[in-house]
Amino acid sequence: MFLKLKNTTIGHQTPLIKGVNTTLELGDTCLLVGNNGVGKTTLIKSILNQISALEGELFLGGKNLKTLSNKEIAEQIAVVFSKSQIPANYTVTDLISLGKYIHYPYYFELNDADKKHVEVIIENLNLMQYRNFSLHQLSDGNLQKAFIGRALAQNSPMIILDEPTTHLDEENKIIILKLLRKLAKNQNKLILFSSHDWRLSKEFASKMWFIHNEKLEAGITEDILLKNDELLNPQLFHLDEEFSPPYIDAPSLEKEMLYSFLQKNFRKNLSSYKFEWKGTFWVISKPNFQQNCDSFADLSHIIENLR
Ligand SMILES: Nc1ncnc2c1ncn2[C@@H]1O[C@H](COP(=O)(O)OP(=O)(O)OP(=O)(O)O)[C@@H](O)[C@H]1O
Repeated sequence: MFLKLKNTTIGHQTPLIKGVNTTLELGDTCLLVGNNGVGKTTLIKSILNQISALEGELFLGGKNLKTLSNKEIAEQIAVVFSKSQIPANYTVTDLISLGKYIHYPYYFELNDADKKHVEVIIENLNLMQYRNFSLHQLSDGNLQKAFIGRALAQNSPMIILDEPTTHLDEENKIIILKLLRKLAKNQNKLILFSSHDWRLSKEFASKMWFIHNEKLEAGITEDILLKNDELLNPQLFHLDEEFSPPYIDAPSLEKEMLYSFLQKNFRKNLSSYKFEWKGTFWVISKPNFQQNCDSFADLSHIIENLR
């Protein structure tokens, strides 16, 4: 295994994630999820040895993290933080070339092989037409790609990305997620990335780390999803105190849609009613009352008149 956490407790002064025992291999794409403040960034910083684990150990490439220098860790892991500073007056090529400098002193001139590798990365990321653009002239999606390009230039076996899809539209999110998956599959890199867009991201990640209740649950994405209702099922948000929902008997998608439709449009107490989805139509009932309807427009008329 490439990355191993052994009885590791992560946190600042007090623990955030306790007793983690898990591993990741080269070629894995692992999605890190959890609510705000559960410790995703703290975990990433601990894997980079920027923060010491409160208990237990971390191993990278078989070596205890504590025995590795910053340079040795940088050779193993490249990192893309979402709030990366944009270096003043840098072009796309400059930024990506920066990834090469973890191997050399800053005054060093890149050799031909390095320059060629930077060019290949620019081509693979489809950034050819932007290679001489200043970073400030780029769209958010292309800027994110350029930062990923810098990490690729580092040529490390593992890449960690903290929220790589924030601020991106759906199309660019998919481009970035496809790229991460491709890097794992074609170049055998280990990709660990955090995301709040986990509904989309899960389509690209073979493994999942889910942090909740101060624990890290690790496994194959689908196993973690099936074990945790809160990840799989649409959420029913109770946003209006004057709305009391009916009993709803329907698959989760229809249930979520009906719940949000009723709450948005009717400030009513519907708790004595039952709404049942029959595949193509709803049955609304309560003792001595039953009505069928096959569209939300239809439902609207009926509910207006319910008491
Ligand atoms: N340097 C620090 N010293 C002490 N506490 C910190 C420090 N940095 C972060 N924290 C706290 O640690 C907790 C976890 O923060 P962290 O940024 O790791 O969460 P996260 O899961 O990445 O959250 P988000 O999804 O909002 O990015 C938070 O309560 C935060 O305030």
